[in-house]
Amino acid sequence: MGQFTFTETEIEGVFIIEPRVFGDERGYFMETYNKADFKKAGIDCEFVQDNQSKSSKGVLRGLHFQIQYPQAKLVRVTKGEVYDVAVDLREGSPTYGKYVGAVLTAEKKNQFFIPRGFAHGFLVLSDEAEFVYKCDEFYHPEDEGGIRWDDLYVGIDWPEIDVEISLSEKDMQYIGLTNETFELVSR
Ligand SMILES: Cc1cn([C@H]2C[C@H](O)[C@@H](COP(=O)(O)OP(=O)(O)O[C@H]3O[C@H](C)C(=O)[C@H](O)[C@H]3O)O2)c(=O)[nH]c1=O
Repeated sequence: MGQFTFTETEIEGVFIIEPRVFGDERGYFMETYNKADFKKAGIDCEFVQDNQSKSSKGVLRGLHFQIQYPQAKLVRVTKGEVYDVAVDLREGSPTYGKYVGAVLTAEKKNQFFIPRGFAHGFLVLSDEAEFVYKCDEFYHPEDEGGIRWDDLYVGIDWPEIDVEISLSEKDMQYIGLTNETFELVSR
């Protein structure tokens, strides 16, 4: 019996993943990644870097991508709840510019797999959220690009929250998804 349930979203290659949780009187155990199970599901990555970030309610990190060194990401929440978004920027993709969003919670222990060629970001819905993720390419700060969280072309339907959305200086300056972005990404 596999340790995970994989559900491919409406965008090819993007998966929601639910782990098998073994609960007992001590608490619970679950595998959070298993190369063999993921490979069987069509997710065959060599992850090279793990990241973790903590953010308070209303923080929106994104929408980021790397250009020459695109990263596939396996993301989950270990505390709280976020709305996670992947925007398809793959050259020639029939869903170019389309997005898929998922609510990830520590409670549900669900994960989101985002292939290379996507912009990625999330909005924190709980008072605090700890976000952990695996990347299959290293961080290259000089190679970073981004699109505005509220880009009209992508038109992400972010959940309503009762606090102001807060962005980093860097994220505030991103432009919308334009031909320029496309050229940038598809180089
Ligand atoms: C991403 C990254 C950052 N850093 C350093 C660079 C900065 O001094 C500091 C904060 O970086 P940044 O503001 O880019 O962090 P986030 O806004 O969480 O960026 C991430 O946000 C979205 C959700 C992503 O999917 C990407 O992994 C990444 O772009 O950490 C590193 O040293 N290594 C790294 O891999």
